[in-house]
Amino acid sequence: MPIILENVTKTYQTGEVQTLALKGIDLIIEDGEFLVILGPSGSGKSTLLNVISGLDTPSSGVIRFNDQVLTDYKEEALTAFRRENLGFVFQQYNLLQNLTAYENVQMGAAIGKEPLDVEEVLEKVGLQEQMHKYPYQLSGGEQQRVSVARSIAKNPAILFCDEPTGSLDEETAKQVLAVLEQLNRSLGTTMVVITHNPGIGDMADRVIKMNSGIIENTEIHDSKKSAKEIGWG
Ligand SMILES: Nc1ncnc2c1ncn2[C@@H]1O[C@H](COP(=O)(O)OP(=O)(O)OP(=O)(O)O)[C@@H](O)[C@H]1O
Repeated sequence: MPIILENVTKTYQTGEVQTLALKGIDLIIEDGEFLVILGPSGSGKSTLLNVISGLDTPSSGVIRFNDQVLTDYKEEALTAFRRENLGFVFQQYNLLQNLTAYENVQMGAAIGKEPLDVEEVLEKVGLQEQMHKYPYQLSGGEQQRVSVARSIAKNPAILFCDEPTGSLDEETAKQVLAVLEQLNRSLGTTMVVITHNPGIGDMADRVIKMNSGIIENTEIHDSKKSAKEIGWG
């Protein structure tokens, strides 16, 4: 189910100041693609992710998912669409502290129409041994893998990741990236990953570079590197 953006703009108005965060984006995100979005701070990456995923509405332009025109949806329909089809992973893990890893993932599975088996998902992210631990008993990388497992458990068509390894050291980050890589391959989940780290781009089918609200450059990879093989920083 491709996502199609046609001439999407986003302008923020803060008092007298107008910021053109997106200046007419045309983009098709293909089904099953591993897409990495790079670009300097303030270039519009998070804004792009927010409007693609319906967390925010664009100022103009059209966003379609199959034959559904998301930009025509009211808030409630958009929320339902997001719940059913999209998963999110952020730099902060946002786990519920009083629930175990298993229970956190169960919460994710509960909102899916065709959820995955909770134990299988925990196995896929390499946490079968840790599933009855609480977040405070897990390392940062393990917590982020729980967060990925929770988002993937509802079996979303697309997983949006905004700086998913921003708080992790290289080795731990690569473990989390290996999980994204493996889920993309085994489940066919479309991955959209925002990062400052150009090394992560080598894992992608396609890298788009944002600058000042436009897509400055697109790189298509015929062969990808595995998380283990990529350079760092
Ligand atoms: N809610 C907002 N109100 C006003 N301006 C905003 C808002 N959110 C973002 N902006 C502005 O829009 C531009 C794009 O911001 P955005 O957060 O999309 O960039 P980014 O590439 O994700 O940056 P970073 O890598 O630092 O997260 C910036 O100039 C920013 O100041």
